[in-house]
Amino acid sequence: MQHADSSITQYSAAANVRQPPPSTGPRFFYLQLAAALLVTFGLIGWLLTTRTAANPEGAASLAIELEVIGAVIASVFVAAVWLNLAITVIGWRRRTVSSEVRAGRLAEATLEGILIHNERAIIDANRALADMVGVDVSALIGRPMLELFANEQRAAVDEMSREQGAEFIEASLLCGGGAATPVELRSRTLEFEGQLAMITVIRDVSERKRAAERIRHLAHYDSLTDLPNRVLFWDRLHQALAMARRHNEQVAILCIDLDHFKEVNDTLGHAAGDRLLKEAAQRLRGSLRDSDTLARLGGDEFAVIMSNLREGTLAAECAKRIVEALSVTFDLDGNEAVIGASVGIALSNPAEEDDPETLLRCADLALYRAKTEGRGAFRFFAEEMNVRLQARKLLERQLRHAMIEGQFELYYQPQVEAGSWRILGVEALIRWRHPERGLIMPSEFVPLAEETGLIVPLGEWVLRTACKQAQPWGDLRLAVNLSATQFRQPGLEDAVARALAESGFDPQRLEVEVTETILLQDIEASLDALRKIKRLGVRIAMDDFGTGYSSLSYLRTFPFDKIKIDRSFVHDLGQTEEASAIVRAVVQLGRSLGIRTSAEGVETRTQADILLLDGCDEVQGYHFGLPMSVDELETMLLRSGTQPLSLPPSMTAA
Ligand SMILES: Nc1nc2c(ncn2[C@@H]2O[C@@H]3COP(=O)(O)O[C@H]4[C@@H](O)[C@H](n5cnc6c(=O)[nH]c(N)nc65)O[C@@H]4COP(=O)(O)O[C@H]3[C@H]2O)c(=O)[nH]1
Repeated sequence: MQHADSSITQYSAAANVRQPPPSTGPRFFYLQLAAALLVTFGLIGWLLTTRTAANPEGAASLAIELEVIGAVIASVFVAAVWLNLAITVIGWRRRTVSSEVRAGRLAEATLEGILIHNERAIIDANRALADMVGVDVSALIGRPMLELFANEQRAAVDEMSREQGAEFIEASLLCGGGAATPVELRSRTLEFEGQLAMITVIRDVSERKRAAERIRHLAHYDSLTDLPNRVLFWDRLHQALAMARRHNEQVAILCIDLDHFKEVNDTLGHAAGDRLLKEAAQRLRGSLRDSDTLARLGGDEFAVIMSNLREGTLAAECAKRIVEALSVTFDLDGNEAVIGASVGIALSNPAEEDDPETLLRCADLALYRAKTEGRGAFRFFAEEMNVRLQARKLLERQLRHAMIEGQFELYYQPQVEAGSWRILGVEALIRWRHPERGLIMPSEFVPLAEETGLIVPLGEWVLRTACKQAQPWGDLRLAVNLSATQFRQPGLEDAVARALAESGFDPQRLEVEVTETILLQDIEASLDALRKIKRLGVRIAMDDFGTGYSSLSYLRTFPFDKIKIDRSFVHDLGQTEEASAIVRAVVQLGRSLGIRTSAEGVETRTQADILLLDGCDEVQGYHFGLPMSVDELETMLLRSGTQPLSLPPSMTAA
């Protein structure tokens, strides 16, 4: 870009340097010096002439010579004073000139725009300002300076530039093509070419603003999906609820949780997990109205705020779209992942003062319900969920207390060999002897213990206690359940080894029962733990076989010692041909893989006979013995040992 030369280089105002008076220029001093010398020599000449006239014989007396010498010395002195003065002034002048040049150069070199104006008309500007505006300096001269700023800011700029000592103000500098640059400016008065003017310094703050905006964005948006984060979500929720109250409308919060996300993360890695989250965020966005807020609250947890709702059915329709969108297979760089989503919905009540925390908690409870009722679905919040939540919290407190108080007991159920009907072993089953509620079954507290992680210390207690109690029972085998949560903790194999060492229990007598859920999570870590436990000499049984989706495929991943056929198949034996076919198939599969099979939940003689006929190796169920206390079991063992049990008539569970 061409720039007309700025006269800013010609004045020293910007550097606050005073102009020297015109009568002190170097030429003037040289003239004065010459005049002084001329006067001196003239004076000497005149003296010599007059003295010669007064003494016509030409005899120079001593007095005359002294006068002449005095005059010469005086002249040299005057000349020296003049010379010194001249050198000082010239030096000062030189410095002054270089200050001007420097000030001019500084004005040109600075990145800040500089504007000199008088009566709001631009007198001069530097190149930086011209660059900012996108014109030549010459095009700025004479223009009203307020024209450079956005319309609505002109009054403020004007006021600032009139007020001596005003602070920096922010404004938008209008640039070519209608663009505006955010700037900061401040003015001062100065003397410019003999008159009073204003100098305004204009600083481009767009980079600073962009940095501030980036920081603000990072504080409010999730960096992976670029969706609003929890902070912004709360802000929007507060606003939405306030608006809804004013307009007598409803707000819906939808809490969304991706089903099986953890498995994808664990099996395909975190990069695949991240891609899935991004894709899920896009699908979610596509299922919503433009006015809805979609936020990522953390991990695989998303939430939606739907405002201006006149009816809750809109939220249900939206939740349905979300569930459908997320159930479509994800393609993660060639790996297919099927996840799905569960949604919990809570609606605000415009007649009441809903607080955001409660509303979100309600949506969370509804989500929890959706997940526990099978996932891939949505549920609206209902008050009874709150009641259940309170009950769960109470149970959790009591559970922790029970551990400290030692309120747990082990019951043992016989495991019987098919055909000989001898007791081969026992399965340890935990019970909670509650001081007020009596004996509580594991289905009431084991899932909660798993969720809260309490199952880890509880599971260790079971292992230690069972090994100790079963130690004196001859060569009876002992089966102990291990939960998937225990496999998530490192050092499970150490806990098993410790329990064996402490009690002196023969590892060959111990069998741990695991369900396929342990292989749904970090499969490698779980297999590693299983291998280490097996290396101790302990046997591994796959429990509840047939209830999962991939029981069969997991049989290939690890050399299980036993398959326990789930009681749901045993229950229908003799009633449906299908149940018999399944049991037969599993038994044959076990045979071909060299794995023993055991049937759970045998309640009738007929079931036992069919299982024997089908080749099942072991049976377990109420028909052969209910879970019993240590005393009951020891009494039974004392009475009849592991002799063939007299098969009691069919009985039902208590
Ligand atoms: N309907 C019917 N049921 C029968 C019959 N025979 C046995 N059962 C019940 O079936 C369950 C067998 O245990 P499981 O499948 O490992 O299922 C266990 C196991 O998954 C879990 N559990 C029990 N004790 C422990 C433990 O110490 N640690 C862990 N992690 N889980 C345990 O709790 C579940 C339930 O235990 P229990 O209530 O003791 O229920 C036991 C047992 O009482 C029958 O003929 N008919």
